[in-house]
Amino acid sequence: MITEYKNEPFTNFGLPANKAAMKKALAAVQLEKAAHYPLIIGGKAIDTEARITSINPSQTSDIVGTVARANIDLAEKAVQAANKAFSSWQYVDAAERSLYLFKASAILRRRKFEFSAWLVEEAGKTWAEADADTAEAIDFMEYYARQMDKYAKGMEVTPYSGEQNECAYIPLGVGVVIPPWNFPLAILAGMTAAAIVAGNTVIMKPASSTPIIAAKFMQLWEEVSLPAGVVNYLPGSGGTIGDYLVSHAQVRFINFTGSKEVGLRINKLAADLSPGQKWIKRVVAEMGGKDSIIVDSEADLDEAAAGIVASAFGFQGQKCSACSRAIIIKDVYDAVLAKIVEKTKALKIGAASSPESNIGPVIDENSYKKILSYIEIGKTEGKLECGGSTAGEQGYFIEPTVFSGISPEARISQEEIFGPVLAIIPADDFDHALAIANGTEYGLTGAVYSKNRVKLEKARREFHVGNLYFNRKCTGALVGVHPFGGFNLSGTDSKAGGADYLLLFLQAKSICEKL
Ligand SMILES: NC(=O)c1ccc[n+]([C@@H]2O[C@H](COP(=O)([O-])OP(=O)(O)OC[C@H]3O[C@@H](n4cnc5c(N)ncnc54)[C@H](O)[C@@H]3O)[C@@H](O)[C@H]2O)c1
Ligand SMILES: N[C@@H](CCC=O)C(=O)O
Repeated sequence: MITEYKNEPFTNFGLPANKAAMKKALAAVQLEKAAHYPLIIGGKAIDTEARITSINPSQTSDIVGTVARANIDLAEKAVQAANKAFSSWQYVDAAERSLYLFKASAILRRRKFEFSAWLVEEAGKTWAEADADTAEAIDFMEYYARQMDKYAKGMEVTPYSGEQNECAYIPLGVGVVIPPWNFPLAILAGMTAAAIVAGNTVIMKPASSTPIIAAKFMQLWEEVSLPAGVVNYLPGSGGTIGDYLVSHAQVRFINFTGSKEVGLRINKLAADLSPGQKWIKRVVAEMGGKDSIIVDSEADLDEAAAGIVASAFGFQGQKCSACSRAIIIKDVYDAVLAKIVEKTKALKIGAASSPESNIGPVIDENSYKKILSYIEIGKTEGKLECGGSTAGEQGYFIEPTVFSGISPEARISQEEIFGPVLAIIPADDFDHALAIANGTEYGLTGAVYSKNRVKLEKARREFHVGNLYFNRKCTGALVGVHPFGGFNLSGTDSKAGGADYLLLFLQAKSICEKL
């Protein structure tokens, strides 16, 4: 019997047993470090001379592992394998397809600490952030497996005398799943599971900074004996195999999550017909954010400051949902700023593997350099309140950084930095704060701290973001509870973890039989 969907609980690492289990998992990961993982195409392991090396951002001399690097010929092979698998997978009963997700999530739940340990080592997630990533991956699989049941019943149609009518949901075909590195398990799992449970087959191209956790995820599908070719594991350069796959005539859809620049490129490439292509490709593109938290004059200032700091610096600010702009009404500006700075200074920076660390490293050298260059820009655009420097030589550590007195039009107020940098922007009143919050090209998350119902209702109508929160932080959407996706240049508002999400990977076929 399928039980009611419930979110996977987060692990309490305050409990000695959980702490010990996580330490044991981290130790086990050390023994498997530097292993090599081949591509998996049509159920077969294929190795290449070219490799991608994944390094631990907390300790850059530490190699987490290597993976094969696909070229265009192998990308072609993957499309053919996915195509072949589609010819039978599309007709597998929906309940049976869901069962593969349930089985995979059950294994993931049993090996939760192990997967979280890989996230700590490869992505630089602190224990709590890694645990949340693994829990979300379990949630996505559990949730979509249940949602498929609804679509398997088809669309409701109006009875019509003399005819038997139905409207069935059928899959699209071969898809390419292109996830980001920042939720390398949860987002990868959600994007892949949704597509395949709907009857499609996919080529899963992981982000180059986090291919090992994706290889581990691929092993789950192999363990549950998912038919060969339904999911193909194809690490490789975005620019080379990414463009090839996106443009391929036999690819029916692209499920992308990542930056605005790459998302827009994919959208454009996918819009062009390739020779022999006979459909309009469907593109799901979830992209960046420049997310604001508004603090009203009538708010609990301690809670507001705590919510801002958690949203700005959780996973080092490397979330599309991260608060990178705190917009504070002038009456409470000084008080809230002081609390934010105090809480930020209390955060402990250190290796992600240490349970004491609140702030781990940023993902890689490119991000490290980019964030540091934005910190230099910030110094010319406002007052540096705290942070602003690197921290330690062994990994990509950057202090959580707060700039005050930032203009809404400043670069650090408009451009996605994707790191631990917070811009504090003063506002004259609530209307002004709302105008500032809506004044970017993005529209992903936002939050308002206020005890004034009238202002909250105004924000409910006018704050134009896909995920709006009142009196809580703007990160941490839960699958099924807070369907996730953004407006404007934050993306196609696909609402991952929502009841409509699977429709993106289905098409409806009306069938009428005259009686
Ligand atoms: N809206 C959301 O739900 C959401 C969630 C997580 C992250 N993000 C965004 O993702 C970004 C960070 O992730 P990132 O650095 O991995 O983003 P990115 O755009 O650099 O890369 C995302 C993926 O695209 C691939 N890629 C790169 N070039 C490609 C090409 N030409 N063709 C096909 N694929 C290509 C990469 O290899 C990677 O797998 C941030 O902007 C963040 O806001 C958005
Ligand atoms: N869904 C996550 C963000 C995903 C993007 O990075 C959140 O709600 O914080």
